[in-house]
Amino acid sequence: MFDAPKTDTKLVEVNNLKMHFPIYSGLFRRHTGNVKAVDGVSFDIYEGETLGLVGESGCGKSTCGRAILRLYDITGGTISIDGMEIGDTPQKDLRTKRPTMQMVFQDPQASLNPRMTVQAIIQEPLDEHTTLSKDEKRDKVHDLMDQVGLNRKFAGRYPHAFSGGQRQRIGIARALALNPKFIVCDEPIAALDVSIQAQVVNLLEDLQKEYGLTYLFISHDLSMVRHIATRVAVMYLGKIVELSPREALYAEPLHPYTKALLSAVPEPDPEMHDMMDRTILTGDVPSPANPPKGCNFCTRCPAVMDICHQNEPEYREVMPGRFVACHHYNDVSTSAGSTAASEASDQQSLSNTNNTTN
Ligand SMILES: Nc1ncnc2c1ncn2[C@@H]1O[C@H](COP(=O)(O)OP(=O)(O)OP(=O)(O)O)[C@@H](O)[C@H]1O
Repeated sequence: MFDAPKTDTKLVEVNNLKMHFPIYSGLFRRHTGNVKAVDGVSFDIYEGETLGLVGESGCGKSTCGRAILRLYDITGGTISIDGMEIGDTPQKDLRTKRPTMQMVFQDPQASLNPRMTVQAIIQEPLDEHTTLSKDEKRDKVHDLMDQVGLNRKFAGRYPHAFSGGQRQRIGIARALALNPKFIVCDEPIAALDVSIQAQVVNLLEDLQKEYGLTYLFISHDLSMVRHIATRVAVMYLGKIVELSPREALYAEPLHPYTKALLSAVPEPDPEMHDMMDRTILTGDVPSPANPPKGCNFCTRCPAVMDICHQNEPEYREVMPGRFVACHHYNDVSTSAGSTAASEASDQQSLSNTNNTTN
């Protein structure tokens, strides 16, 4: 019933990744705390798959994507990409490893240098990392423009002469220039008109099929993630609370936060809308500089128990391929996973009834 990753080869392995930003305050700029943007995240991404990373604004998705590509010096944890351990590699030594891993940014307007032509923008990584001749680079840029559906005649133009969707295609062409294996797509369609979003997603899918690319697709658009992702990881306040194959997650979410996120997705059919069991979360997201004791979600969870205020739940595989960090699943052995999961689900539904509005 549930779709599995296409291969069992892990291209990306992330273990206990932490990215804390220091807070300095007072006259002497003393170190007074840390914003725990990413706080102990672990997951694998299989070759050729798209792992969707979803969650509310500020939960740490972008920081996680950037940290994996070592755009930051991480606070802790390990990162392996295509067999290379890069978690503790000094920045100066990362240069040779960069071609394998690339990023497509949210805002193509901001991520493209307005003073560079499209030719120069797409060629920049080739200048940095290859010894191709000028003519070879020009030809390669033209090929890349063809691949992303841009007319090569416009290689001499500047970014402002292009529409938002075309600018994102320029960003994608630049990301492809060094034949990467892994691309972090950080909200690549969020800044685009709805009419253009599907085109860019289709392009990413076509390129994935053609080149066997592996994506981490960061988005807050759960409908789009459902379309593109093989598996989906749900983040809340710097931690992954659930990671499941796509169909399983949308059909039978395990974590109370996943249920709440999914029930907030607009349902176009009014009859279905009336039938849906909606969980409306109350309260604000706590600050990542001062997360609650116990489970990070305990202050807003409709199924909260006493233990949730005391101990942090372990993130563990409760059914084959399904990971969750929730005390409702804590004593579940893998074989008994389904029963306990449905018991927890019943308990959740019960609790939802008390918290539901239509
Ligand atoms: N350079 C930084 N210095 C300090 N705090 C930061 C920095 N970058 C991010 N943060 C904080 O880390 C937390 C996570 O931010 P992040 O941008 O990763 O979240 P996000 O889930 O990607 O949100 P959005 O969807 O709005 O982009 C936020 O509280 C943010 O303010």
